[in-house]
Amino acid sequence: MIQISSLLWKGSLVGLLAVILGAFFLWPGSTPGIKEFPQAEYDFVIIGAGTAGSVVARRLVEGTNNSVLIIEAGGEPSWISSIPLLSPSLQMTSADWGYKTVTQARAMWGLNDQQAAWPRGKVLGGSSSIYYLIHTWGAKQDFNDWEKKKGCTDWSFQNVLPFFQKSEAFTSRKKQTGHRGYKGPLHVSEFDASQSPVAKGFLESARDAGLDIGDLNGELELGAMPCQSNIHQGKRWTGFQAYLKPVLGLPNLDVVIETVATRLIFEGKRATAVEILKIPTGDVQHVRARKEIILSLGTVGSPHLLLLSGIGPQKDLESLKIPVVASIPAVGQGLLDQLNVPMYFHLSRPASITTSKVRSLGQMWNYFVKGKGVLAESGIEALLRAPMSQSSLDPALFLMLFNMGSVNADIFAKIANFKDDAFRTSFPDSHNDSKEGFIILASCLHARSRGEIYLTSSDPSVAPVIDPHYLEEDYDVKCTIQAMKLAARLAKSEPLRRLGVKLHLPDYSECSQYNQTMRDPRYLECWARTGGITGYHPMSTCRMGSDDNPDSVVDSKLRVRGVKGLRIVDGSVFPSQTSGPPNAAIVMVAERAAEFIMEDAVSDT
Ligand SMILES: Cc1cc2nc3c(=O)[nH]c(=O)nc-3n(C[C@H](O)[C@H](O)[C@H](O)COP(=O)(O)OP(=O)(O)OC[C@H]3O[C@@H](n4cnc5c(N)ncnc54)[C@H](O)[C@@H]3O)c2cc1C
Repeated sequence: MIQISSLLWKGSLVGLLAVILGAFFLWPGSTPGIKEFPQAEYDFVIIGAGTAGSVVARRLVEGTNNSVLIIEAGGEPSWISSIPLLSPSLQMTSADWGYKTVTQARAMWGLNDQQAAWPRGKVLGGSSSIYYLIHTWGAKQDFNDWEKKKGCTDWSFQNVLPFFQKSEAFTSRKKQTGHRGYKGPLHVSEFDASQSPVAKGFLESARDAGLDIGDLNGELELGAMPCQSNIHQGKRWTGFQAYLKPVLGLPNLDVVIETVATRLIFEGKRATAVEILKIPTGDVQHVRARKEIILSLGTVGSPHLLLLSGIGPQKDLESLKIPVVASIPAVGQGLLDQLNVPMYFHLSRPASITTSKVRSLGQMWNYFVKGKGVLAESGIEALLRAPMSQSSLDPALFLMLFNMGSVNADIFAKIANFKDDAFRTSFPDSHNDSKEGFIILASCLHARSRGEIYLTSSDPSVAPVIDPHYLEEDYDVKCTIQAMKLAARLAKSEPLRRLGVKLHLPDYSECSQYNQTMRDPRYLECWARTGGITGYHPMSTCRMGSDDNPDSVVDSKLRVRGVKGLRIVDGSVFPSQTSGPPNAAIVMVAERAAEFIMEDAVSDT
């Protein structure tokens, strides 16, 4: 909260007014349907009320006789979390697990101890309650690869399309083309690029570079578009808001919060119950599932609980004296994350969001009274997906335009774990609240470096080790540099140049031996290794795959191999990365999974 006040209303009367108005307009009130303690038994027990868990819970309870319990470690979202522009201030609060990676040898050189801060939502809505709201399906080719290359039966784009459509309510600024969903629970709005000279310039520069401008969700594989976000009437629209909140209070759904699942209990090979710990009281209880247990704890939480419960690499489990239920070497392995390189651009024209504009009375009024203005947007205004070379059709490079230069050092340095000097040279105008500028986040969509998550203790309160192995594969370095060069090229083209755009080349002490120029590949590599931070999109630690694939943890219906009554539904099951931030695709996976669960429940009776 201290950080938020320093961002917005440091000692100003405007701040006081905003808080009063905010509390009045946004305070959600007490939430019905949240129980102190669960019953002893349900048909289905879902662990994790994040993006995926919220979807599955809604689909399993609405219009059915199923009794369902959903267990969440975190609490209720704060009112401040509904303000889109304030997303970064939610990290390192009680709504964040606050993980850190282990020291990275080949990356994160600009971060303290070369360790990346790794936020994950610990709150109803999970990571969708703290995320940056970007809504991207991924490319069609991603899902066709899931089916053809990864052996995931019936996961081609044609198979998944109806579930994307079912999930979303897209409000387009242009004529609706029909390939999107318009009646689902998840609101998607499109940024109005005509209101932002920088976004307009970015899109025009992309067009000048030969890219199409259109809809990257289901229409274009490559190209650029104004950002689409899960924002509705100026507020964050999370998995919780969209899916779980509307069914709270139904008699067949119980929700418990501030409760962690510490172990799964098996009878033979069947998962029958969950051991839970109520955090505030320390009470331990077992809850039985008559039909199925669904793990939706996310990319860190799901492998963590499997390992604690005896499902994972046999040797590792034995070394921690955890009784082995099923030996599955791939649990926790194959971790993928996108690495973002923030590139700062000076602007000589007043065309960006600045901290002083955000704090102005006009913006406060605009937001708290009308639900509009810069606070009602995430700041990410446009996205671009491009191939590695002109002869390729594969999405490889990804750029996100964050139209804010004067990022608050108190927040941004801390949430990424930046060293002071590296932060100062990455974001040179962070001390100046009214300085115009913007950031392009450059990344490689399909990084090949694979990381891992593993245990050092059988004690559930000890966080697992997270080692993403960033930039260990040469391809990732080459691809990231290509993305950085593309961003620099766009900034030089006329539509952005006329706004007085100038790329800032950071002066990292780690890179002092190289020529500080976009033409020196060694400098660019060093920049990526020093200034790069997590893309916040970890996945694939419990991958889906064909029965003969030793790298898979779940089958094509997301059932955990080697046991019964247990399914995983969250970002950990992605067999490979999707071409963009993954939240919308996780919602799609969960919509599909809910159908699998219902079908299997019927065929079991
Ligand atoms: C800062 C940030 C920005 C991001 N920006 C974007 C973006 O703009 N667009 C996008 O598409 N994606 C974005 N992402 C990624 C996206 O939010 C996640 O990929 C997605 O929400 C993951 O969904 P999930 O269901 O797999 O897991 P989560 O949503 O993380 O849900 C897991 C839930 O399980 C709970 N849990 C974990 N362990 C236990 C336990 N033992 N007992 C009980 N409960 C437990 C957690 O508290 C959490 O609520 C961002 C992520 C972060 C952190």
